[in-house]
Amino acid sequence: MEIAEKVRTNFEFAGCDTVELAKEYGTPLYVVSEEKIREQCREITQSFLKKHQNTKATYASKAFLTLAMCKIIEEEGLGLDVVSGGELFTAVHADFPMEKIVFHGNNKSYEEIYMAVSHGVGRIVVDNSHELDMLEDITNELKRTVKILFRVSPGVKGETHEYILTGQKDSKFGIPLEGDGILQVVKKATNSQFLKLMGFHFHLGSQLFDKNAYILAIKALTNLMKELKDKLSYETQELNTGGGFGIYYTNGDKPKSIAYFTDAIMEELKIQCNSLQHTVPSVVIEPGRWIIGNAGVTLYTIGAVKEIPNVRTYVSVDGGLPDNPRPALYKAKYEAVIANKNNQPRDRVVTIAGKCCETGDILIWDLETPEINSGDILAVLSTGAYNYSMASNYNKLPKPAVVLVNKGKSDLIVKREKYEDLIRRDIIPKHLL
Ligand SMILES: Cc1ncc(COP(=O)(O)O)c(C=O)c1O
Ligand SMILES: N[C@@H](CCCC[NH3+])C(=O)O
Repeated sequence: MEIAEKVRTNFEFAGCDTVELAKEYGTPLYVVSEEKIREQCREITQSFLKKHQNTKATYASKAFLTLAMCKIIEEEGLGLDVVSGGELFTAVHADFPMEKIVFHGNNKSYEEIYMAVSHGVGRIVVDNSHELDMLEDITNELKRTVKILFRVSPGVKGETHEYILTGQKDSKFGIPLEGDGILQVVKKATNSQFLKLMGFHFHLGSQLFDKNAYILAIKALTNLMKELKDKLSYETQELNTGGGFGIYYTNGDKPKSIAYFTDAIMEELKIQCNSLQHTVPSVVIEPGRWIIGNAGVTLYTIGAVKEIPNVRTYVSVDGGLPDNPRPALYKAKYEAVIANKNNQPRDRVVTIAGKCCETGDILIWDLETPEINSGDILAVLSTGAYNYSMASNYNKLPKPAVVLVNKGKSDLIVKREKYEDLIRRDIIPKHLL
């Protein structure tokens, strides 16, 4: 009877009782649903890869990367987009197939490029001519051929928070379409002995809901392709259209299927290529958030509850800004439930505060809840993307553990940090001993 009652009232995620998870692994705790990740990957396979010929999908690992995640992505047959030596190192340690890695970044170091070339990654997306020069030196030294794309900034402004917008003209990412910068680098790459220029890449931004920005970018890119064909007899073979597909966080977010974006991309590409008499290149997409965002929840234990009469009630949790900087950075909004009171009527509005010495450390400004007591468990929803991967140790808070859940079972995939981990790399110089 007691167990039946618990099952009814506690918040379940991937068949697991989240209150039990909090007890077993402690809080704060990142919880990730394996089935949800696989479901998203399979939608990409069914509605994009199998529907349209000559297509590939890579998971943008910056959204959430662990060794276990690499294994799931590999099993689902997707590639991996990495953006740093650290992300590549993780993929290498997970034995991820290197030919399925796409290496990005707007300021890759010599060491990172060297590492990528030595490991034989499938593509390097070159962001600027400085990088192109380094890549030429490295491939000449190692005598290894590397397939590259150039990242361009298509001059298209999607609708999202300005900090996660990337495809506009005024952006640090990519080579501008204006001027002859592109012509110069294409000439250089096509004359290079070890570089094989496959085509171009753009990424418009993140948490986008409208296909129109992608359509505009395809128009800009196909015009570039035509220009390069006419002026340099260079034929683009591959177009990487980035990620950015939006997900549900709160009321008002209207997420779309992957096909909503990819059908539009493919259709526009075919129309433009036909009219410009250019062969249709292969197409790569690289979603991050769309795959992992809704697959994660974060569990916290509620501590202090402070009511300021006629102002608001602050409910503080044992994590906050260090495990989820998104509300502070982008004013990101989240939904949440009191996991141990999931079925109780929500008759009040509270503010969920983190435990950092930072006024801006507020996870949710207005959350409808039942009566709250210290010791209750808060589950913040849709925290799979850019939470664990953006976590810090601010205020020397140890990073939470990550648990993978599936059909009622749970596995620890990242251990909780200990206090010892926080000072592991500190050194006291002799004169201070
Ligand atoms: C080059 C590139 N590709 C893919 C992504 C993935 O973006 P999202 O997680 O919004 O799909 C990003 C991040 O915005 C990116 O910078
Ligand atoms: N970190 C951002 C997404 C940026 C993706 C990288 N270009 C977010 O949390 O929404």
